[in-house]
Amino acid sequence: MSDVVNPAPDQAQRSREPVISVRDVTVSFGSQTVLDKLCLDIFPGEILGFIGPSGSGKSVLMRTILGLNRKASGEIRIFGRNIDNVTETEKMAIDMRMGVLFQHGALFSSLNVLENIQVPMREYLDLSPKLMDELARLKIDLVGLTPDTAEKFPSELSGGMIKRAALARALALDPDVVFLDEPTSGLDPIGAAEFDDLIANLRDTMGLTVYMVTHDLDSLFAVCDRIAVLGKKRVLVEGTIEDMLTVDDPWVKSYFRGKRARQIDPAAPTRRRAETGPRQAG
Ligand SMILES: Nc1ncnc2c1ncn2[C@@H]1O[C@H](COP(=O)(O)OP(=O)(O)OP(=O)(O)O)[C@@H](O)[C@H]1O
Repeated sequence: MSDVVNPAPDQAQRSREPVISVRDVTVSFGSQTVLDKLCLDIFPGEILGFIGPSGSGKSVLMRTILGLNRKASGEIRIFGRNIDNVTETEKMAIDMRMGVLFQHGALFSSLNVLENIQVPMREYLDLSPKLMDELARLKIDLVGLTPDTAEKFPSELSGGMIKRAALARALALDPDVVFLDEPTSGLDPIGAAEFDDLIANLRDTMGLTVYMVTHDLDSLFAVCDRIAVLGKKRVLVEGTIEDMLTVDDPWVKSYFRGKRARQIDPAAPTRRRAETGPRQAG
């Protein structure tokens, strides 16, 4: 990829500190360097879509930000704090403000939905069982599941319900940021569109910041404010959907303007923003 597009952040972004700032981060597994001096900012209240070829390191970056992969060098600041210089207690406080929906939902099969949602509560909080039940039922309602889902086990749920239950668990501690790893994969187009709407609604009502790894073009067009493209071990292109449509890089071009993208109306994001108004949060 030769074309690098890093448009200046808009006025609203410039006036706000990034929630997460990744600087010159390098991650290797043995002799394989997956990320090489990668830089990325995530701003409060935005839905950032993170894309790139399969195996390019999208999940690795997410896991590295979450502290699940070790980085060889570089700096990651979360909520203004350098994560290499925080105490265990501070790290825990940071972790509590970040929810994660892993690829395929990753619910515990031996726990019902209510118990799954309570896992982070048990790990981080000291609440009575009654209060945890009440909070978990609120999350079930928040993600659009019916109350009877609480007692169901993952094997009894549809793919869409599993995603929603996993989202409810990611929201268990009322985080400021949620990380979604391919949240609409495996869903039919209607289910995927409904899930996108849910994410946009939660961002609008709760002021969530959303980091979404996705291959879903529809999601990118429907809900993402900004897109970052991973390639050659770095973020090579970032900007709005409109910016992506003008990028002269072969992979980005074929992704956004190839055969599968032809049906997409380039005016849709502009129309959506006009309909919903500017999104300010955080
Ligand atoms: N724990 C690990 N140990 C060794 N190699 C790893 C590990 N985790 C990831 N990798 C390697 O890092 C590279 C990037 O993987 P990653 O899962 O981040 O790709 P991705 O962009 O998310 O791909 P996809 O879109 O297919 O999910 C791959 O070559 C993968 O094999």
